[in-house]
Amino acid sequence: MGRSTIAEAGNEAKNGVGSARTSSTAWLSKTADPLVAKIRTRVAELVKLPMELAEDMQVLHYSKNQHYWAHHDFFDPNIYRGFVTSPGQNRFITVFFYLSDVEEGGETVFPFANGDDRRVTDFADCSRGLKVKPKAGNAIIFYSMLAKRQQEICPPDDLGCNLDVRSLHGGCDVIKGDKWAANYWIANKK
Ligand SMILES: O=C(O)CCC(=O)C(=O)O
Ligand SMILES: [Fe+2]
Repeated sequence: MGRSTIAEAGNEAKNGVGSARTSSTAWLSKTADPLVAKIRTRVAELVKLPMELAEDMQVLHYSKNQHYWAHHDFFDPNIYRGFVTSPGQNRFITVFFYLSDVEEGGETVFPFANGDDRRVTDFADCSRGLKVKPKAGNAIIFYSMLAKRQQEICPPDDLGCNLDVRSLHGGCDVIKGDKWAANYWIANKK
């Protein structure tokens, strides 16, 4: 596994290492193992989108004190221009698998869930919103973009208008034990 990366701002698609995300990553392509191919079929049925829109499966490991502070899975086209391949294209759905239980900490937090509309100023804050406790075998799915009807009212020159800023989420510090997880990031279009 290698250090997990985060997008760097700018016109070119570049990834970097930062203290906001301290886990390790391994990428599993669809030919990595017959099991991956099976999982891809199940995920395609779940999200009702072809897996050609998905990035490779990312396996994640967090040990004690490791985290991924609150972020969006979409790329704000005004900041991460190089990561957006066509107008209106972005990461749409995240399917997140918990591969282990975690003794303490390691929850996935959604600060704006449960109707909490207060501004988020501290991206390391894991005390508000909805917290999902890791449980081996469970999966969650969440959307980073708005529903189609809301997207259609976006002016063509506003490339960020179809994004759901309330999809903000993070992986809280692991306090005790290890966290193993995996994800698929699936785009709305090519
Ligand atoms: O580790 C977590 O609980 C969240 C990870 C995450 O934000 C992601 O995979 O996009
Ligand atoms: Fe994320």
